Amino acid sequence: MFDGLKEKLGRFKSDAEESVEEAAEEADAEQADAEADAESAVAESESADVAESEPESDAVAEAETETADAEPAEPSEDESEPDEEDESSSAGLASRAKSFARGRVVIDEDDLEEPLRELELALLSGDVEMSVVDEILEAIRDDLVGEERKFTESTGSIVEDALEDALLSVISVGQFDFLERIAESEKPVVVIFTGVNGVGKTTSIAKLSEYLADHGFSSVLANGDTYRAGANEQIREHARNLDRKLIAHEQGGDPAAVIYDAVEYAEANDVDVVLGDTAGRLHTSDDLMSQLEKIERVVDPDMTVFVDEAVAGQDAVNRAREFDNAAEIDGTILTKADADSQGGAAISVSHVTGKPILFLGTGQGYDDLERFDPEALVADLVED
Ligand SMILES: Nc1nc2c(ncn2[C@@H]2O[C@H](COP(=O)(O)OP(=O)(O)OP(=O)(O)O)[C@@H](O)[C@H]2O)c(=O)[nH]1
Repeated sequence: MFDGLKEKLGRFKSDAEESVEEAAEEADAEQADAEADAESAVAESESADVAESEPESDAVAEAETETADAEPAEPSEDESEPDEEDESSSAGLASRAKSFARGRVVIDEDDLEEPLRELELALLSGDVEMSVVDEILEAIRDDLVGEERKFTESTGSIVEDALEDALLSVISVGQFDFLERIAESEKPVVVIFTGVNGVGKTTSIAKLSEYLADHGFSSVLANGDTYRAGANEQIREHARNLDRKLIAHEQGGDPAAVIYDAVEYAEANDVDVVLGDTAGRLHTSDDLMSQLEKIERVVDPDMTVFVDEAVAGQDAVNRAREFDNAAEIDGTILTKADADSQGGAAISVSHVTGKPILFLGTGQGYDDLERFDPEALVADLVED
């Protein structure tokens, strides 16, 4: 899942780390030069004074010994890791060790310019929404660039932490716990699913019914897709497989009436959740959008969940925005994440809609539904 994105983020991490280490090395070299200059100035003034004042020359010698002691013993850091095979990586460690010893790394915007430009192109080519890319880059810049930063970690983890924080800030939007919401709401809880044709709405409803059952909640399925021939049969098969009650009307019936009947059934039979399918539609199809409005009026659902496929990338992001504008959504399920390498929709949808991604569909089986966990996803994407 999202392997292409992980690879791109990994490339940014190593490029940025390299740039930061180069900057640290330069700063060290400058400081070493400055110290050498200062020492030779002391030595010159000392040789001028030496004939006159013996004790003072001792003091200078002592001071010099102290300076030498204060210098970090570079090789000892490497000696403690004799296994280090790769010369370039041991050079990296040595420079990091120097930066540690001094307790600071100074990162200029220039140091990050190239890695950030590469990251921008990589994210855009992976279908991450442009405004989301801008926000990620801005957050990394704000985090890393400074006149002088004191660090107690390696440059690698500095970059990794900045990247994690930046991704989390765009992915983790309005997150709420779906099961908690179900548990706390008055029963039956009515959840309506919407989105375009063929993205996996009906399959996701079946998966969610199974997920709810796994967590102790009963559910009834309602087929509000009275538009498409074959829709009843498709959802009926899921209901049969899962041994769930299905409420359905004839093709061409009123979807609001179907969902209403399902709510009545749930009330009469102490069912916790009504999962209402609707016809696949574009936000621009006026008659179908007015059906959604009628469902809103008639049954006043507790949640409207937008479903789209992760593999659709930027198209899914655009549709999420448009659906949210047309009929306010409470969250998103992104299906087919198992087939998506780029992760553009997963990174962008929450930020663009201001509503959380609730679940990822990760396969065709009923158990292939994962609660969307921003921290875990970001850690998986960023950490080695
Ligand atoms: N690999 C994979 N396939 C999925 C996933 N979710 C759904 N599918 C498949 O996507 C196809 C379409 O799913 P449906 O549930 O029929 O889609 P829909 O949005 O209800 O379609 P309409 O009823 O036509 O609007 C099916 O073959 C599903 O098995 C997923 O998370 N991963």
